[in-house]
Amino acid sequence: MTAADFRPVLAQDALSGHSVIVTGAGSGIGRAIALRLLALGARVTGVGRRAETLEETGRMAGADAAYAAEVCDVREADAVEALVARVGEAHGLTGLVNNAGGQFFARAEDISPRGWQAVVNLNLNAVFAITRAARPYLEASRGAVVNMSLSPVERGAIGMSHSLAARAGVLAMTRALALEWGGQGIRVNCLGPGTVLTPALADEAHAPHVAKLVAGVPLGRATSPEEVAELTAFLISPAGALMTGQLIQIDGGAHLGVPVNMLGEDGA
Ligand SMILES: CCC/C=C/C(=O)SCCNC(=O)CCNC(=O)[C@H](O)C(C)(C)COP(=O)([O-])OP(=O)([O-])OC[C@H]1O[C@@H](n2cnc3c(N)ncnc32)[C@H](O)[C@@H]1OP(=O)([O-])[O-]
Ligand SMILES: NC(=O)C1=CN([C@@H]2O[C@H](COP(=O)(O)OP(=O)(O)OC[C@H]3O[C@@H](n4cnc5c(N)ncnc54)[C@H](OP(=O)(O)O)[C@@H]3O)[C@@H](O)[C@H]2O)C=CC1
Repeated sequence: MTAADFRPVLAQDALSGHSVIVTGAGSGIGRAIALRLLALGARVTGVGRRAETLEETGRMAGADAAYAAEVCDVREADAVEALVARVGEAHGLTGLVNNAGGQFFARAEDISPRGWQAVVNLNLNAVFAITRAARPYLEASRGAVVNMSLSPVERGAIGMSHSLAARAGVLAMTRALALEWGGQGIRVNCLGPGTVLTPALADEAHAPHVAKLVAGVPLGRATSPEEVAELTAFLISPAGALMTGQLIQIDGGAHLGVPVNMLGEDGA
């Protein structure tokens, strides 16, 4: 199956009555998630720092979509808490998708203390602050959190020590919150996309490196934003009602790493 063969599977109204916050909804994976949740009938609040790209997501969804763009830096804990309260009081909250994130690629010895802090603040501290702010609203709706992680989060990768440390923290937090909040009916999961060919990845990584990563994927191709979006919608929908505390890899087997091959060339 190629990415072009992908077909959405959830019923058209699977998320009617839902209210979901999606961070980083103005580009790449976050935009695909926002558009899919809207198409399934959810109300979506898209969060990011740039108004233009967030508003473009709304235009792409069409005039009938229940979409609001909210400009906010997720690293500003007070602003994020106020935003969550505003949305929660007005519409309730059945889902939170912590997708905003990213890093620069550098060896550990080239990461300054400020560089480390910047990446950990975005990919871990901000996720904790917004998730904690959402808890009362998610408890009221028995809602779900989806945290965007990275396929190599459990096995390491070169040039990503800061980001992987932060995402490993999010994974641990995901499991802890799944336990702490399970009794309140709140589910918390992580997704591990493999290489997703978004413009942001092209900006940050060298094209030959990306091509090599994709060539090494056991299923032979990159992950599409639409595939990540469908899985996110599944986890928020009642179909995911018994799934919590998990890291779900959506990477064509990339997290398995370079195979140990005891049979030589013919063994693969
Ligand atoms: C398998 C798939 C893999 C994953 C794919 C993806 O995630 S796709 C991609 C998804 N999208 C993205 O990844 C988005 C792209 N990334 C970003 O937008 C930003 O890197 C950021 C948001 C992570 C930090 O933003 P910010 O505004 O908070 O940061 P700032 O500019 O104020 O700098 C703070 C410190 O960092 C330092 N520093 C910066 N670059 C480098 C470098 N190359 N080298 C070393 N250091 C670097 C900088 O020098 C400064 O330290 P100093 O000098 O004061 O000691
Ligand atoms: N592309 C890939 O191969 C993979 C990506 N991922 C992860 O998926 C997520 C999305 O990646 P992708 O779509 O490729 O990248 P993008 O850079 O396109 O998406 C990141 C989004 O987060 C928003 N964002 C960044 N910083 C902040 C902030 N401080 N406050 C609010 N919003 C912020 C950005 O909007 P704005 O700039 O307007 O704030 C942007 O819309 C990231 O967490 C990424 O690490 C995981 C696996 C693979």
